[in-house]
Amino acid sequence: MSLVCQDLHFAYGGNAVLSAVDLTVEKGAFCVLLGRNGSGKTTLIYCLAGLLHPQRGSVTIDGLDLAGASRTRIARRVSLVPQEHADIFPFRVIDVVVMGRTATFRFAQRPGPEDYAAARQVLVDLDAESLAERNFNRISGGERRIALLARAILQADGTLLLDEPTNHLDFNNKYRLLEKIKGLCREKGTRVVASLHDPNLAARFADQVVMLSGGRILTSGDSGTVMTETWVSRLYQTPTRRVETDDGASLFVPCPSGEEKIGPQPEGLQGPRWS
Ligand SMILES: Nc1ncnc2c1ncn2[C@@H]1O[C@H](COP(=O)(O)OP(=O)(O)OP(=O)(O)O)[C@@H](O)[C@H]1O
Repeated sequence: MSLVCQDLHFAYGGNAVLSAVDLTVEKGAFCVLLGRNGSGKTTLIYCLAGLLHPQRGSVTIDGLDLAGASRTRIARRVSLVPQEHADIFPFRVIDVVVMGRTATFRFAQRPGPEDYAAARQVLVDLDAESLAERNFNRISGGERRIALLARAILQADGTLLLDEPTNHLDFNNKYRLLEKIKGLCREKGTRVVASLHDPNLAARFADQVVMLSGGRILTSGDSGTVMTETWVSRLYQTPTRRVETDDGASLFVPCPSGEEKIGPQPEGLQGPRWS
C-alpha cells in the first residue's frame, strides 16, 4: 500500500511550478520535503491532497487515483494541515477537532457523543487535552497548529499531509510535535508527508527526504543517504558543514566562507523566483 506520485507536472496558469515529480511513500513512513522558498513544496502537498489538479501525471493513494475521485473518498484517505489558516472558527477547540469527523459525514449528519469522545482522545494523545474547552480564536498560533493537527488525525490517520507543521512552535515544542508525529508513523502505520524548513529536523525525524529545487526533485531517498553536506549545500546554495555532537547527533550549520562546497544545480533547474 503506497502513495505514488508519477511524472507530476503542475502550472499556475502558464507558470510551471512542478515538473516530472516522482515520489513513493509507504505506510508508516515519515517523508519530509525540503526546499528553498518558492521551490514548490506547498503546491506538491496540495496536489497530493487532491486540491490542485496536475496538468500531467498522477497521484494514487493506496490504489485510489485522485483524478476523478470524490472529495469524500479522498477525505477518508488523506487529511491536510495547511500552512496558514484564517480566524474562521468562533468555536471551542473540541468542536474544531470534531470537524475532522464531519468531513466524511452524510448531508446534515451531526457529530454524536462517540465522535466527541474520539476527538478528545486525539487531544489526549497529543498532550493537548487542556485546550479542549478553549475558544479556538483565543489560543496561540502554536496551540492552533496542535488543534488543527488533531482535527486532521481524526479525519484520516492513514495519510497526513502537513505544510510546515512546526510553524509557530517554540524550540522545544517543535521536537515534541515531531516526536508525536513520528510515533503515529511507528505505532499506527500513519504515512506522513511534511514540508519543513529546518534540515536538522529533517535529519532527526525523517525516514525519507525529498529535496525540491525549482519545482524538480534535486535528490530523494533515505534520510541517511540524502542528508549530507553536499546535498544540503546544493539545495540551499549555501556552504554547509555537518557537525557531530557529543551524543552522536549531527547538525547542519551554514558556513558562508566555504564557497567551494556548493555544487551546481542540475541543468534545467531554476532557483526560486525571488531571493
Ligand atoms: N496561487 C498561485 N498562483 C500563482 N502562482 C503561485 C500560487 N501559489 C504559489 N505560486 C508560485 O508557485 C511557486 C511555488 O510556490 P509554493 O508555495 O508551492 O512553494 P513553497 O516551496 O511551498 O514555498 P515556501 O517555502 O515559501 O512556503 C512560487 O513561485 C509561487 O510564487
